[in-house]
Amino acid sequence: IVGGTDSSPGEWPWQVSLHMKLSRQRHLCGGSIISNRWILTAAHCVMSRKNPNIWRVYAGILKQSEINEDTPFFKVEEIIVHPQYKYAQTGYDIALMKLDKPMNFTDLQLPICLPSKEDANILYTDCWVVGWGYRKEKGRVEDILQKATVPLMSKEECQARYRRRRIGDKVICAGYDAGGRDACKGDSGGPLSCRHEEVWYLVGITSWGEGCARPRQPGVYTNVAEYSDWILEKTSEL
Ligand SMILES: O=C1CSc2cc(C(=O)N[C@@H](Cc3ccccc3)C(=O)NCCc3cc(Cl)ccc3-n3cnnn3)ccc2N1
Repeated sequence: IVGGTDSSPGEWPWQVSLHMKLSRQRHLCGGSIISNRWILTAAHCVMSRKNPNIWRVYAGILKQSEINEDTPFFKVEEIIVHPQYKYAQTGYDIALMKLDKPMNFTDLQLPICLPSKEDANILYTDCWVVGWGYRKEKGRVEDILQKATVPLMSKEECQARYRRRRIGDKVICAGYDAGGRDACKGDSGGPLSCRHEEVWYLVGITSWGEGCARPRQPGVYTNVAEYSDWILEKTSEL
C-alpha cells in the first residue's frame, strides 16, 4: 500500500495473507474471508499455481513477523479460478479457495459481507484498500498490515485514464487524480472494503494498475457485485 498507515489488531478481520510454500515460503497475495470455508482472492494470484498443497492461508494476523513455523494456518482443499480469466488487465480476475476445514470465527478472523447484484450501483464513500504490499514501486513486502482510503471513480473517468484498456462494468476503479495512495505489489487479491450504513462490504478485489499511486493512474479492482451469482454457485455446489 502506498500512502497508507498501520492497521490495528482486528481492524480488518476478513483480511488473510496467502503464502506460497515451495522450498521457502513467502506472502504472495491478500485474500478475504467470505464464509467459514471460503476465501476470495484474485485469479492472477493462483493462475499457474493451482496445486492446493503449496498454499498456506494465515488468518487473524496483523504482522508478517507473527508468522513462523509454529503459526497455525489453513490448508487449501480446492482452488476455483473464473473460467473466463486470462490476464488481470482483461478482467474476470477472481478466484475462490476452499479451506480444508471450517474456520472458527474470532474477533480477529471474521467474514466480510458480499455486495448483492442490486448493490452494484450504491455510491460508496468510505472505501479502504488494505495489504502487506510495497509502499513504493521498488519496495518490499511490509510487516504491519497497511490501510489507505481511496475514493471510487466513475467508469467513464477510469476509461479516460486507461485509453488502451477496456474498462467495463465488471471492474471498479479507485484512486486520486493526484496519485499518492494506492495498492502496490503484494496487495493484489486483497479486499477493497467499503463501509455502508455501519456494515462492511467486499466491493473490490485488488487487481491491477499502471505503476503504484501514480497521478491519473487509478487502481483497478474486480467488481465483486458483478460476480455474486458465480460466487454463490461455486460456494454452494454440493
Ligand atoms: O516476498 C515477496 C517479494 S516479491 C512479491 C511480488 C508480488 C507481486 O508482484 N504481486 C503482484 C501480483 C502478482 C501476484 C502473484 C504473482 C505475480 C504477480 C501485485 O500485487 N500487483 C499489484 C497490482 C496493482 C493493483 C492495483 Cl489496484 C494498483 C497498482 C498495482 N500495481 C502496479 N504495479 N505494482 N502494483 C507479490 C508478493 C511478493 N512477495
